[in-house]
Amino acid sequence: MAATIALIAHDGKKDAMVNFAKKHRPLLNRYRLIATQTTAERLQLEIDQPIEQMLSGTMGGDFQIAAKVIEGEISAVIFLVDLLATPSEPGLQALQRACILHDVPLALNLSTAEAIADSLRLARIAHLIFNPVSGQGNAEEDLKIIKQQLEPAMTLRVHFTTLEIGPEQLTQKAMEARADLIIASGGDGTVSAVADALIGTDVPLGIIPRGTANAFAVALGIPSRLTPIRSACQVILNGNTRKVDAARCNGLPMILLAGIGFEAEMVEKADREAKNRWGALAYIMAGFQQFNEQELFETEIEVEGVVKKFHAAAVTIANAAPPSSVMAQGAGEAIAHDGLLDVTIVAPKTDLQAISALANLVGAALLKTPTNREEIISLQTKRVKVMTNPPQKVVLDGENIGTTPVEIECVPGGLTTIAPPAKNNPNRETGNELPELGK
Ligand SMILES: Nc1ncnc2c1ncn2[C@@H]1O[C@H](COP(=O)(O)OP(=O)(O)OP(=O)(O)O)[C@@H](O)[C@H]1O
Repeated sequence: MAATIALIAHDGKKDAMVNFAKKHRPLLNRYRLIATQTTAERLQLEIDQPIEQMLSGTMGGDFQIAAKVIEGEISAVIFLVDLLATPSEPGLQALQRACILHDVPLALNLSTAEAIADSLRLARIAHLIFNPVSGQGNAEEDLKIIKQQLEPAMTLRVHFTTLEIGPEQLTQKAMEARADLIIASGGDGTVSAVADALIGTDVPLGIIPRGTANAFAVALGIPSRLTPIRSACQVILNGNTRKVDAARCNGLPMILLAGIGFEAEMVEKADREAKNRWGALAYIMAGFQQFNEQELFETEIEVEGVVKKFHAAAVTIANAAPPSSVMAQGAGEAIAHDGLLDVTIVAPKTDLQAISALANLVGAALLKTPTNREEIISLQTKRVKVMTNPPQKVVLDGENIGTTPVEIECVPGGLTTIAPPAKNNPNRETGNELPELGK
């Protein structure tokens, strides 16, 4: 159960309590709130968060809260007292006694309520896993902005990734230190490695994108353009949490997608030097180059126990994907919280068909609509196996991991992210059947 804060206000102080709660909404959001009846009713109209109602003060609600303090259920009590209207009150005395005996913070006026809010805010410990070499920006300057934005709202512990100590190990250590929040700052490689240690836990993952493509941040709607660092910090400060799916590919974490064939070759061609020079354009240039070189390969796909064979130029299995991941857009934009993987197979019969199939995928990506060509197959499934002949390179969340075969399984709701609320895409198609294809 989340830690609990109790809120009580005499009638003359109810407006002050409402203003206090509105001002500290993101902070209070992280706690379970209980309040005496009329205070709860007033607050409920103003803040969008469940508030458990006790009895009204006159009916003994403050005694109920005192009992919860004694039972160790309460982290802090804020009781805005109107001494002029209510000079002495047994309920207040009971609460004071309970809080003194059990060492629970008790605020009786606004100044001490603010002091409690400050200390609760700083009691939240966020671990920032920071890749100092991601992207093309100025890491020192980025870190300065992150600290300026986040440190007033939480205690921030910064860990730098190195070639020897990666994000997974740093995140593991942060989890052992009971982190309240983990923030990954770097490219998709860094975010994916941090997510690895968080899959299946309830510890929220904040993301400050500083890579070249920042595909996961884009897929979650975290702003990555104009003032990306400040905007991403604002998303973290707003604190909206959202469960999304994760996946495992041959035992490795997958938050975005696995690309076989075309995509893997393209990512390999967009090397560090090209990305430093051209930024995201490096992927587009590499894509055009690979387009001329891509050969069809024999592919065997197993979905729900059914195996189908065909020749493909690309197979992409996506958990989440931004519109720029064109090879993953067979059914329109992948949904990160549907409990399913989106499989897109490009199986052209001729080079000409391959060109128009790719153009169609680009269109689908831009318009967020499904494709409508028979050589592009899309389906949704929880689990998929892909074998190819000859073995094809596999790129997983932007990193080359070797060659086929791959076995991928979705972990529904496996990751708690801090991200803006999800938007639904009405133009999506769904289906889980592998159609017949020419061999
Ligand atoms: N201190 C460091 N020095 C050198 N390399 C590092 C360091 N820390 C992490 N790395 C390397 O950074 C890579 C991950 O980079 P990440 O994906 O975060 O950024 P990026 O490559 O700039 O992003 P993108 O993939 O979008 O281009 C890993 O290969 C990792 O080994």
